[in-house]
Amino acid sequence: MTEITSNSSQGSDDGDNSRQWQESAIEIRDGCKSYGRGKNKTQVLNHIDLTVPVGAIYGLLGPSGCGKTTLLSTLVNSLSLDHGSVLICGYKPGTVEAAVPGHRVGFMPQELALMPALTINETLQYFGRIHSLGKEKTKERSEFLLKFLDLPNGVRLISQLSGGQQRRVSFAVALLHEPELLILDEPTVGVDPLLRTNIWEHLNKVSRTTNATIIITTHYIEEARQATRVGLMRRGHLLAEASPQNLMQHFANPSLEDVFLELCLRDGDLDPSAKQNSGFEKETDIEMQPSDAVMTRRQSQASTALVVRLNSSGHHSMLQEPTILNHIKKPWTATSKREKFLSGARISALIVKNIINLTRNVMFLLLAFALPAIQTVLFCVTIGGTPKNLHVAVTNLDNGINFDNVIPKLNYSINIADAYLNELNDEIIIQDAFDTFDAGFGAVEDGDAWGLLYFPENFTVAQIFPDAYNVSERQIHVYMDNTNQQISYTILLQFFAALQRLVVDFASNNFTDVSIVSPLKIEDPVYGSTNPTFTEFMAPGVILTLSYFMAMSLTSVAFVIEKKEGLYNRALVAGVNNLEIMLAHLVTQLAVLIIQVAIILVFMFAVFNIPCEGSMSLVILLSLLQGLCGMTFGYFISVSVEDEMTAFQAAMGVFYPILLLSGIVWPVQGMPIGLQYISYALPQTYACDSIRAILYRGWNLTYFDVYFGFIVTIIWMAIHVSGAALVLTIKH
Ligand SMILES: Nc1ncnc2c1ncn2[C@@H]1O[C@H](COP(=O)(O)OP(=O)(O)OP(=O)(O)O)[C@@H](O)[C@H]1O
Repeated sequence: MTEITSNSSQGSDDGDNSRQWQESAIEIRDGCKSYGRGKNKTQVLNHIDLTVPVGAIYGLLGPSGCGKTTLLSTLVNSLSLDHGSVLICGYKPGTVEAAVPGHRVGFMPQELALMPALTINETLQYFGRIHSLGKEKTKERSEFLLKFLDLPNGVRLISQLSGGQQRRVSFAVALLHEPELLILDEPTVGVDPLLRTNIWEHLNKVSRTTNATIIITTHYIEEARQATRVGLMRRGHLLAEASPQNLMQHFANPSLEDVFLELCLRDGDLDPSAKQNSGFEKETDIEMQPSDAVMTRRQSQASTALVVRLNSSGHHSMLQEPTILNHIKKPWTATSKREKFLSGARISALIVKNIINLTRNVMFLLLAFALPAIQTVLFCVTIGGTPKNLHVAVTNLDNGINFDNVIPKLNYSINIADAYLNELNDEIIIQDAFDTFDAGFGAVEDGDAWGLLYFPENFTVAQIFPDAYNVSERQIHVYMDNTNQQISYTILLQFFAALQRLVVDFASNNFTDVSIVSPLKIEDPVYGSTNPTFTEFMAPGVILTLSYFMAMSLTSVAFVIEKKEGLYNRALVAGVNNLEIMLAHLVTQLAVLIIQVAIILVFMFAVFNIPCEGSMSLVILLSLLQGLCGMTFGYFISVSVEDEMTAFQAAMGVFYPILLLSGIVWPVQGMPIGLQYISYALPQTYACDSIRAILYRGWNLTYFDVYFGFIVTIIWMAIHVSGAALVLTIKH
């Protein structure tokens, strides 16, 4: 491949303005960018060189998929190049000096990037606040833009506008703060021809009067004649970069579209018949073939050298740049306005936007508050209640004893089996009597009873004269259907409790001769209630998981939707940083979280009377901290995934493991030792122990069991935030 270089140091016909020619607003040198890896790797930007002089209107033209949006994304720091450099007025995007992202740039992305729940006015006010425009200025600019862009009344919701109107609002957002650099990705799509003409006139005026630099992509190739310079792009590189007039003149062709086709033909890999099927609006969709030789323009920083690369057939072109910038009054200098890292104005703009969005979404709010209530009630009503009306077969062959015959003064007969059966709680156990052992056993075998209580004939007598009878005759024989562990435990617990009560009865009736003395005396508990329920065991975990997962789902979905709609990226380009976005979400969602936690706690403690021996303030604080921890986790998920479906799957994916591993459903001590280590590393295991200790032991923050739950929660918040920052860095 031959390469001819021609230096054109004068660059401009106007000697006074030659300096401005060297003041590039945007310079891309040898830019490469690819998506994917391995076999799926697609090179989108292919050693591209591009120069946009200060004050130019630069039309970036090329068929769909040639990499225009990717290129614009590198300008606003949404993407970084794999190789090569991008400079905005001499500085890398993302630096303080470039102020891009920031106030210097007005960005209209290809996607809508507007919040449907906001009105036009609220949208403009939101961006006005982000750019610290002030109320009056925002109002004045909004009125002008609404009129100029033929937009309806500013109180109309974005969601109620037509597609074209929505795009015009998006355009208005880019123009609102009169930025020095306008980056517009297809602003004229869906706009009628008259308004399109007006838009181009306006851009020319803006460029003329304010020295703004504009880079614009469009599918309507002919409208780019109004640009001061165009770059014809194909397969990730520029075929040519010059003023439209020069290009048409050079190729002796009256249409830019034909020039583009001509350039593609010179590339040697375009079928002339492709003219009918152009990637540009109406005419062409050029199915590009690989090319190794194209015409491009390299401009060194020191001169306006034109580089023409020739293909093997030896065609070449030399383009002399015309004077287009003689209106420029000043070269573009580094910004003097230093963006604050954390700006109150930007955070308040984000908070107001979040609040409006939240309050307009009534159904979402109702669900956000109804779900914790429904879940808490469901938990308290369904979990931990003692099973009732459990059928137990009873075969009582005990003949009892008449004490008259043994101890005359007692004048009393007794049947201990009957006495025992009377002690059974008849709300829980329904006794079905059977005459024979076989009949009773058969009832269990047939599934009609959960167990059989069998009393031998000499059961009572054998208690009183133990030496005269064998062990088997002294015992109540229990045959259980153990297929349902909880029911079996309930029944067995009732059997033991009845025995305990029987012993107390006998002792209080001074039947000292009846030697049924339990060796086990259960005293009043040190902590917890006399009859602890499973509800009490699970309640701490349920409070924490509800707080955590409610907050997590709210945050992850909110972020992902913003990201998907392009609003998140647009805010970043406007100079908002991730910390500000997170803080604003945190403030808004904290309000929702407080109400959610309040609902959960009211139902738990006021309605379902879960005991609380310790400080309710600590319980509230830990629940809120767990909610915040969930929020940060939601943030981590949202930066890691691209759509709501994946966010939802991720949320569900962690919900069950965390629930099961955190000792909420079953004590950690019952898990295999390896899992116990994992369990204690999770955000809710120690927190769960902590809240349990506060609730049932009444402990305070001086106890390790209590304060460590708080510490682990805070550590996890830090891990989530750092993880999100890492993902953002890697993705960038
Ligand atoms: N995130 C991504 N992952 C993988 N490929 C991508 C991604 N974004 C864009 N691409 C691919 O990169 C190529 C260039 O895309 P880009 O959006 O920059 O083109 P474009 O010139 O702006 O197209 P259009 O005019 O249709 O908007 C396309 O083939 C596209 O499929």
